Amino acid sequence: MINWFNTVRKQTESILESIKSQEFITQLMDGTLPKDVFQFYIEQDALYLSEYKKILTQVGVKCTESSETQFFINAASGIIEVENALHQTFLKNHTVIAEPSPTCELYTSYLSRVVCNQSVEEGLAAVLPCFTIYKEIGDYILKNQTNKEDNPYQDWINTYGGEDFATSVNHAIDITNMYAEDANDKTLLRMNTAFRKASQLEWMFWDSAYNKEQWKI
Ligand SMILES: Cc1ncc(CN)c(N)n1
Repeated sequence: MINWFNTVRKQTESILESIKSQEFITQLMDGTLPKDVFQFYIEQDALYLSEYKKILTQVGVKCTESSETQFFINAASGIIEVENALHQTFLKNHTVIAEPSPTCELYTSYLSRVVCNQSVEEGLAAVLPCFTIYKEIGDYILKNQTNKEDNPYQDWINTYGGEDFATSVNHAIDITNMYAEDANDKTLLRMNTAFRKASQLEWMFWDSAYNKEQWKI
């Protein structure tokens, strides 16, 4: 029995390590991330999540088992509800009117293209880093931070380091592993590419927030 996720996780270890050392993450962890940078991130993330919610539903519809479909529909409404509530605490009822940054647009468009035009296996692999990378980063920060009492971003950290998020992440991994189990070599390669690309886009998302990325023209 193969464990596709363990293999692809090892292959993309360097991306995860690079994310851990991004300035956005190190400053989020020590609480020194400038407020305007975090605000930019939260606004872009709200735009990202409003698309991701639709993408998760679509991937769920493509799954064969109704329990799998239900999981992704629940994830779209449940997890995103939690994240939306988190956003509201940081946005303080300020409505998001920003337009998606180039990276936000690229990430959501990429996921949407893969989920709509490619196999269910590739779609599952593409949406997975959104679960797994946030879980790993949440756990990493919780384990290494020394300022839990006075970090202004603690609510964010606790959301992704928490048990509820872990349960959902593990379920998404299990479903994707099950599809990988029956996939042929060509599909497995395509799944690896989708997982890698979405992981790179996670890195780019934090980088673009740190630099408050704008459209060049
Ligand atoms: C860009 C991004 N990726 C992942 C997550 C965690 N669901 C998020 N909130 N934003």
